[in-house]
Amino acid sequence: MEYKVVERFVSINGEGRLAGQLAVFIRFAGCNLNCSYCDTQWANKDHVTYESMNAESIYEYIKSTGVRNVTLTGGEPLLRDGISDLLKLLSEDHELLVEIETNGSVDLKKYSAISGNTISFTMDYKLPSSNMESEMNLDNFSYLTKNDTVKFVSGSMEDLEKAKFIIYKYDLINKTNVYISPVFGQIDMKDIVQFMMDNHMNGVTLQVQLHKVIWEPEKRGV
Ligand SMILES: C[S@@+](CC[C@H](N)C(=O)[O-])C[C@H]1O[C@@H](n2cnc3c(N)ncnc32)[C@H](O)[C@@H]1O
Ligand SMILES: Nc1nc2[nH]cc(C(=O)O)c2c(=O)[nH]1
Ligand code: SF4
Ligand SMILES: [Mg+2]
Repeated sequence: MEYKVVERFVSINGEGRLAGQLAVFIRFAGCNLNCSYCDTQWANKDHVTYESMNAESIYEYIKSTGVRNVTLTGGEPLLRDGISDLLKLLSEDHELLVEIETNGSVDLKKYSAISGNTISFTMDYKLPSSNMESEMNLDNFSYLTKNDTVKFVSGSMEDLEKAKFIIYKYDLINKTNVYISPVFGQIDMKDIVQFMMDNHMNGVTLQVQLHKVIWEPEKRGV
């Protein structure tokens, strides 16, 4: 199986539980959604320039960096079934900690079977301002554990209210890790903190995309 890789680089992870730690990123082409705020729309275009790589060459690249945290992202990394081959290969290397950034629309059942301790999902729940909420696969919540994360990228008060509703309806704080992240530059983070305080949102983590604070927000390859 050949994978379409649009970017591969080492940086600090700007998002999720391993934020601030070095990570090696593999970004795959293409997505089935079209979020209003997507910061990687370029990677989803039909004619994007990509490198064709197989599972072994991706693994070799990862090992050559000497970095142990791996983030598979995109685009939507789980769009094609063949990604299982890569996930199996990576899961066999117990030195690696593999995170998959996925958009919440793809059925995680078949992938959760592969994922041992070394592979974790960071799954978005797409909120109203993304315009993609109707695509969410709610069954996915039953496959997530404390090794995984649900992320609510919020751009409005309506988004925050919906995030709160979903978090408590599905008891997410007791099942998995829960993150709220601002749509970059679109909402005052003070309002998110106030919302968290007003609603006693214990166990929820607010996170800003660190790489956009460190570098120019539009910069690629970081
Ligand atoms: C580009 S997506 C790729 C993975 C997958 N398609 C997804 O949406 O989870 C990676 C992460 O970046 C987040 N993201 C995209 N654009 C953003 C923005 N403008 N501000 C904050 N987060 C953003 C997404 O919500 C997702 O959590
Ligand atoms: N530094 C950095 N950290 C990230 N964490 C998740 C990313 C993504 O685009 O999925 C990302 C990214 O693009 N850059
Ligand atoms: S699902 Fe992810 S890659 Fe696809 S449009 Fe939304 S943010 Fe962008
Ligand atoms: Mg990103």
